Amino acid sequence: MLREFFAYYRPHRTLFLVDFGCAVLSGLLELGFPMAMKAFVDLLLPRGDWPLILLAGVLLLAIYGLNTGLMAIVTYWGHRLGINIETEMRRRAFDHLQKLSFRFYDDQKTGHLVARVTKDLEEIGEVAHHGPEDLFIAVMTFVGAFLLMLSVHVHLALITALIVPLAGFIVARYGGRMTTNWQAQYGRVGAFNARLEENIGGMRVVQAFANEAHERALFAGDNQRYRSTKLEAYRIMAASQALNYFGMRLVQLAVMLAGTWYVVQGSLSIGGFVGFLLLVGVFYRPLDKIAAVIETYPKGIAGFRRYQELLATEPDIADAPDAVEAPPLKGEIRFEGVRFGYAKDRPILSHIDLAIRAGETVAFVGPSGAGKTTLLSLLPRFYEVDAGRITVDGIDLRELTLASLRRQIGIVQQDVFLFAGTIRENIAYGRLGASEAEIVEAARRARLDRMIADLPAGLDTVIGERGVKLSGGQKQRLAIARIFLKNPPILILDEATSALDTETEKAIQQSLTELAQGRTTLVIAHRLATIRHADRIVVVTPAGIAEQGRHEDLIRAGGPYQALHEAQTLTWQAAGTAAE
Ligand SMILES: Nc1ncnc2c1ncn2[C@@H]1O[C@H](COP(=O)(O)OP(=O)(O)OP(=O)(O)O)[C@@H](O)[C@H]1O
Repeated sequence: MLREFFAYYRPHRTLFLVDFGCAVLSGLLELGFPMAMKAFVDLLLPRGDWPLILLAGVLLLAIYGLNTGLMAIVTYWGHRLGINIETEMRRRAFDHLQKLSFRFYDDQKTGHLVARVTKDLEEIGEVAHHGPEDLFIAVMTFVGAFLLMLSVHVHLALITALIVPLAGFIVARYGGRMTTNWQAQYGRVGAFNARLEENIGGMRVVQAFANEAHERALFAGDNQRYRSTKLEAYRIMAASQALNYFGMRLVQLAVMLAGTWYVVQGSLSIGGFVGFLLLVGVFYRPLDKIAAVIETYPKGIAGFRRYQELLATEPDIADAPDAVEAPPLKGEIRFEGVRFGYAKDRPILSHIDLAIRAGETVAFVGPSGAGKTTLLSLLPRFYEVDAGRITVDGIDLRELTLASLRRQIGIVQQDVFLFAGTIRENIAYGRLGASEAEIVEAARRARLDRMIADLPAGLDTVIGERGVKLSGGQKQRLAIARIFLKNPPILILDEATSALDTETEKAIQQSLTELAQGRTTLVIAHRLATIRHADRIVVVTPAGIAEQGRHEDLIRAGGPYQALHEAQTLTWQAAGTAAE
């Protein structure tokens, strides 16, 4: 893990060297001060030579000045190094999320993923900055101060060193427990992020069902679990800090008494004793950092582990190494012996054979849950077939790059997702960089122009999160405008007009018919009336494709389509009677 962590330093080598060099130099100066004090008390003080004392003062001032500069450089450049590494990790995590397939997202909660990119990486910059530097300086200060202490008084130095095994014990006992605790804490944050996300996103449902108390109880549970995990962390911190503090003071006391004894005995000068006490301070400084070792580092390490877990999730759908850019497609599609299931042992679709001509409009009908949406989601490779293959213009989908394939397929989903921005931005999402005229034209073709004209801000109207400020029909029209702009040779319309009133539906149907001209169009429809004029109707049932043909032929055949048609006509008639 360490090697992988240090790989992130590579692009910032200069920054690291500047920061590290300054930190080491500053550490060395810190080591020098006690010795200067010893010389001051032992040599200058008895002589009372004021010009020399003042000169020493000026020299010390210069060194303090230098050290101040070094510390400022370490604080800024070191943190810069840290934040650079943190930013890079966050970028990679986000990039990786873009590559993961629907199957991955099906099993994830948004809040957990958000935490991985935000909270989990929060401490990594601090660790990246302080980690190696602190470790090196701690060792350097420890060894340096100890050698200097030995040079002043061997026995006293050995008494001071008693603290080392205690510090080792604290790190060994509490460091690992803290890392585990931090991993748990990050998990807890993810859990309540996920809860919060769902609650806020589903607030309309929560309030409509008056289930606020239930939601409060669920959130309180997550909140409490987070609290308990944090309390466990504080218990570890309290124990380790108390032990560390008491151990240090105990040894300090021993040094005070023994030092006084040696001074009285005459084996240690007063200046030597003063210098030694200051050296003990320097020697202890890395031990003071034990608090950081116990708190910050495990935090960073836990976050880094979770980050690595995310990066280690292989995208199950990716470009083949020899994948090529799709040429401009005509849109001839073939499903050949296709089998697919979300769970490997439970196929949703099997033995699917279907040939669709370029430019054909094919409607997919069938009972709910039969797999219509699933079948069409295999075409943009949102999911990968388990057996068989799908071709466009005779090319296996897996031979094409995902992006070039998906650029040539337009999808209007049942559940339209819009971004919290303006109408213009949402339409332009269909083809980034489209001109104003193209956006206006797309809006016109989706019959959005009149609505836009009525809005004070026009195309720049902000539509709220997920387009909450728009009606269902307007959202659908916006989604359609986006596809007009994208202008792909293949269209997938999943119940595209279900949210519209009859008038608007007619208008949109016209737009869609216009859009379908010269394109291969695959429509999933529940209302059979909307697909009556499709070139072909394919009836999907759990057993596979039951039949296919034109509306009249299928009615005449008296098969499942005819039954479906009859059932729906009866339902409509019943609804009509009820309305009257
Ligand atoms: N992401 C998913 N993960 C696991 N199972 C899924 C997923 N999406 C759909 N299913 C299951 O696959 C089956 C087919 O669903 P699909 O949405 O393709 O049917 P459909 O014919 O389009 O239904 P409807 O007409 O109701 O939209 C259903 O049993 C459904 O529960």
